[in-house]
Parts: sequence; C-alpha cells; structure tokens
Amino acid sequence: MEQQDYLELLSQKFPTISQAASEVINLKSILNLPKGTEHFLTDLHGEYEAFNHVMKNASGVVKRKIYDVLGKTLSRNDINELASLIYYPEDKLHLVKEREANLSDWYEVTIYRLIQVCRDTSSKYTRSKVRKALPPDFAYIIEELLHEDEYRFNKKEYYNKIIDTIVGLDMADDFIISISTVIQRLTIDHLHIIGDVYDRGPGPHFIMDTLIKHHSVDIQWGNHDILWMGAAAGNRSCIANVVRICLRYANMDILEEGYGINLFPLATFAMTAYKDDECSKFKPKMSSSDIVPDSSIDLLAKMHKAIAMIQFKLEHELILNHPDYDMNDRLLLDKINYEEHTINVGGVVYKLNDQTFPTIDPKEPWKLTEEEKSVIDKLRYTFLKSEKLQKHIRFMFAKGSMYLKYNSNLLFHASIPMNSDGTFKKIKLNGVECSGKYLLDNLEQWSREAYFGRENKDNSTDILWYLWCHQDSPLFGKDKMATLERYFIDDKTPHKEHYTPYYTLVNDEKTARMILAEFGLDPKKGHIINGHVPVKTRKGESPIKANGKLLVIDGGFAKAYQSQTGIAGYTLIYNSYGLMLASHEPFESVEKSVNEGMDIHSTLSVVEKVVDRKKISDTDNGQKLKKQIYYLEMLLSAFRTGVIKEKL
Ligand SMILES: O=P(O)(O)OC[C@H]1O[C@](O)(COP(=O)(O)O)[C@@H](O)[C@@H]1O
Ligand SMILES: [Mn+2]
Repeated sequence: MEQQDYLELLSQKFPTISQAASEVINLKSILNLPKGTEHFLTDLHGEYEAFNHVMKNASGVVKRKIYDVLGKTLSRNDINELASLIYYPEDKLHLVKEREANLSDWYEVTIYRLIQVCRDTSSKYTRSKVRKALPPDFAYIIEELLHEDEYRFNKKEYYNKIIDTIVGLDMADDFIISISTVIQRLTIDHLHIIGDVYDRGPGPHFIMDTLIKHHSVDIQWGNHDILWMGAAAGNRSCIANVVRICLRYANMDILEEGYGINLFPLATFAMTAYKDDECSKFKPKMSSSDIVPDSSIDLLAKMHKAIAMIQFKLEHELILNHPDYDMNDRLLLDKINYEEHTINVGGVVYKLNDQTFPTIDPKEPWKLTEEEKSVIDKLRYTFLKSEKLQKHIRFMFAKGSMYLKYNSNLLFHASIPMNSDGTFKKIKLNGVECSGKYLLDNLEQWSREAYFGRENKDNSTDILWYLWCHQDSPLFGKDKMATLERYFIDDKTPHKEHYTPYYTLVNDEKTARMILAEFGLDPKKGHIINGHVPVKTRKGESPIKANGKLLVIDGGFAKAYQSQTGIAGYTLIYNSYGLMLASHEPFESVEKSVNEGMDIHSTLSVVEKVVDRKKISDTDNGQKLKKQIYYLEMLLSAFRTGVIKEKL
C-alpha cells in the first residue's frame, strides 16, 4: 500500500491532530512501563486441577507479591490464608463464614489487604489496561480504591467509607471474588503453553476451556496435541491412538462426556470379539483415587485391546501407503509368527506374551475385519461431528504453532531434527527437501492444510500422524514409538525408545546458539525453551542446560510420571527482572488448599537476572508500538503540512 493511502486509512482512526498526538503520548508512556510477566507451562497432560492451581497461584508469584506488600505486617499463616482466598475465593469465603465470629471485621481487614495487593499487581500497567481487566460491576469502585491513597490527608475517611459501604450493603463476597480475579488476571500478562495439553490425565477438555477464556495465550504444539488435531481432522490412525490412550488411563469421560464421542459400537464389538480373552495386558492404569468396578475394568480392557489392534492395522496400512515416510522398520504385524507366538523385531526374535488375535488373518494381518472397519468409521464420524472437539482444535490452530519466537526466546515442544555431526538434518517430504527453520515452517503449513482442507485430498491428514510418532518429527524426537512392543513383549529390550541426536547436541552451548541463530534470534539474548522430556530431578538432573541457553521445563504435571521426576516439575516466569524457574511439589487438592491454606510448594529460583529492569520498549510488543508511533508521527506531520486534512 502506498504510504499516503496508509496514512489516509490511519486518519480514519485518529481523525484530528489532538487525537493522533494523544495516542503518541499514550504509546510513548507505555514503552517506559516495566515488561509484563510471562508464564510458561508445559506437558499439562490433562491434569486440570494442578494446572488450575498454578494458573491461580501464578507459580508462586501471587504469594511473592503478598510477601512484598504485606510481609512485614502479616504472619506466615495470615499470608497463606490470604493467598488461598485469592486462589479460591468462593470456597474460602464459605469456610470463613463458618468459623469467623466477627465477620464484619474480617471483611474490612481482608478487603483492605486485597486492595494493597491489587494495587501492587496493577502498578505495572496503564490505567486503561487495568480498567479493561476490571469486572464491570465493580470497575468504578476498584479503580477508586486502587488510585486513592488511604494515607493521604482528607482521603483516609473517603477510602474507609467505601470499604464500610461495601460491607454494609452486603456486597463484600462479590467484591472479594471480583478483586481476587483481578489480582490473578493482572499477575500474569501472557501465558505460553509449550505443548502436550492432552493425554494421560482426566481433564484436557477443561484445560482447553480455560485456555480459550484466557486473556493472552499461545501454544506450541506437542506430539499429543497434534495427535488430537489429527483425530479431529478425521485421520483414522490418530483416532485409534487417541481412543487407545483414553482407555489405557480409564479416561472414557473425556471422550463420552467431554466430547460426546459414542464408544458404544467399540464396546459391543469388543465384548463379542474378545469375549473369551482376559486382555490382561490391557487393564487400565489408574490412580489410587479412581473408583472403577471390576466388571467395568474387564470391559475397558477388552475395548482397549480391540482399539489397539485396530490402531496397529491402520498404522501398518498407512506406512505401506507412504513409502516417502520410510518407516518399513515399523511394520510389525507381518513379523509375528501367529503359530509359534513370536515376533521378529529388528532381526531379534522375542516371545509374545499374548496368543489371542481373533481379528487377525495371518496372510494379511493389517486388514481390518468388516466389524473393525465399521467401528473405526463410526468413531470417525463422531470425531468429525463433535462440535466441542472441533472448537478446541480450531483454537489449537488459531493460537498454536510448531514453534514461537517471543521476546528473543525460542519456544518449541520437543526438538529439531539434527545429524550426529551437529548439522541440521535434511528431510524430504511432499517432494521438498528442507531442514531447520524451513522444515518447521513447512510442517506447520502442511498441518494447517491437512485440517482445514481435509475434504479435498485422500491421506492428506497422514502428516498429522507423522508428526505424532515419526523419528524425524520435531514434535517427537525419538527413533521409534514402541507401542506394540510394550504391549506384547515382556522383555524390555525392544521397548527402549532412543532420543534423537538433538538431545545430546543441544546440551552444548554452541549448538543451542546455532539453533537460535537459525531461527533469526540473537544467540546472546535468547534462550531455547522446551518441554517433552521429564526432568529427572530425583537423579540430580537440572532443567537448566547448555550453560543457561536451554531450559527444559517438562512440568511433570502427569501423575503417572511423578515417580520418575520426583517432583511435579517446573514452570518458568519471565518478568522485568529476569527469568525465574519455579519447581513444584505435587499438588494435593483444592480442598487442602482451601481448608489448610496449603499451596503447591513452589520454589522460585533466579535463572538469569537482567542488569537494567526490562521495559516494554525492550520487548517484541515494544517494537510494534514503536512502529505505530512512527506512523502516527508521520500522520501528525501530514496533518500539519496539509497533505492530509483533519476530519472534523
Ligand atoms: O507411558 P505411556 O502413557 O504409555 O506413553 C508412552 C509413550 O509416550 C511417549 O513417551 C510420548 O509421550 P510424551 O510426549 O509425553 O513423552 C512415547 O514415546 C511412548 O511410547
Ligand atoms: Mn511430548
């Protein structure tokens, strides 16, 4: 667009000299405010309660703020009580009402403290941004209280009067709930989810609902997310995997209640086809709190095996259809000797732990039976028709990407394909050979085409399955996904999945810097931030690698993995003072947090401190604002020279 045309357009939004000038003043003052706080979470794996809690406590930042503001005057117990009120105001109010003798006093003291904390959290923002974050019902009152200093002469009485009136009018509960939400909202300016929202835990759909409502979020796709994206795109292999993993962790509710997926056809098929099979290797993994009757466990195991077999057959056929994927080493159904009950994996023969394959024709073991075909077709139909699922996945596409460059940092879930000599691995796909950044850009583009253009082409969604489990997928980063081996071979040798060369190479600072440069970032300033690999703190492993250039913060939210990691993992905070790592103890429950003021115990440690406090002008958003200022100043001079007329 011609510059003159652009300025004309801009003048419609800022029609007069004074409007354009006041916007310049506004933007320039924003540039000088401290940079907003970024919060990084990864590998949530459906653990909605723990996710919800770190969202509410902002990985320990809310409590830190309470310390900063009220630490000198409050006991540790009072601080915990105030913190749990801010996290769970409704529940906490309920409890307080049962035990407080003088409720009015409690309300007044508490409201007073909440305002102090809220004032501190809002001090980083312009009034206009704070105003936008306020709930409409209390916007005016909260604004007054935030900007009135109770110590100022003449104002003390006015200030106290407002609080008295809130309590007197029986509005205290609503007010406390509102201001607590505002504190939570203002503590974190922007949220990054570095992949794997889905699988293993019971509430990925609740997490997605929360993310959709969040004021500012981005997502870097994880291998488990792309699997669900493939399923929502109608890819049969992805659908079978998704259903299998739900059954493996007894999470039928996600499918049935969360997404309205009908599992009935699979259940009736499994009950007949695996009638005489105990399916003992397919009993669901459950946590101690899951209550599932034995009869259901039995049915779940049958369904689990039935869908696993459907998955193996579909994947076999997909690999046969895709010589370009070069995955023949993953063709295993034809390596089973169905009479001798053995399997040949990579030239080694292993004993099978299962002899019952009622749906397999040894001559064409990858062919689905008519019943299996009907089951997967019906599942596919409901996946495509599920409005809720499609809404969640569209959000994944809208806010998500293969990687993200944000304020000099490079965020991606797992890895970059590399050769062991430290160069980027060239991958040939769709007739294009590419590596490094270009590879990730192409994969992202093809993923979007696969979902949004799925009506047009056959097999076009297979790329989403490729991204789930191929050894060259940046989202996976292992040499194979040994699912069949893990179910059917007791010997653990062939279960081993090896990480790709990225994982050794990137520990070297030089490689980490090279990757940052490949993505157009300044290696001096930037960091790589990954999830995907649980950090084994128990074994002394650190999440800070490559001399501080790489941070691996697999959140360890997944309960199934906490015995390996030893903690509930890490999250990261990046505020105007620098980068801070929060390590969390496992989350107990909302009740404990409310009743006993018990938090996830989070330890904040500084990873990197900046010399000068970072301002918005130092951020990516600051660059955008500077550009806007540049054009507004051009507009001003165009007004003043008469090139463009004011619109009065
Ligand atoms: O322990 P589970 O749930 O059976 O999953 C094991 C599978 O999950 C994977 O680790 C992938 O999941 P992550 O992305 O969470 O690591 C595979 O490599 C492995 O085959
Ligand atoms: Mn992962």
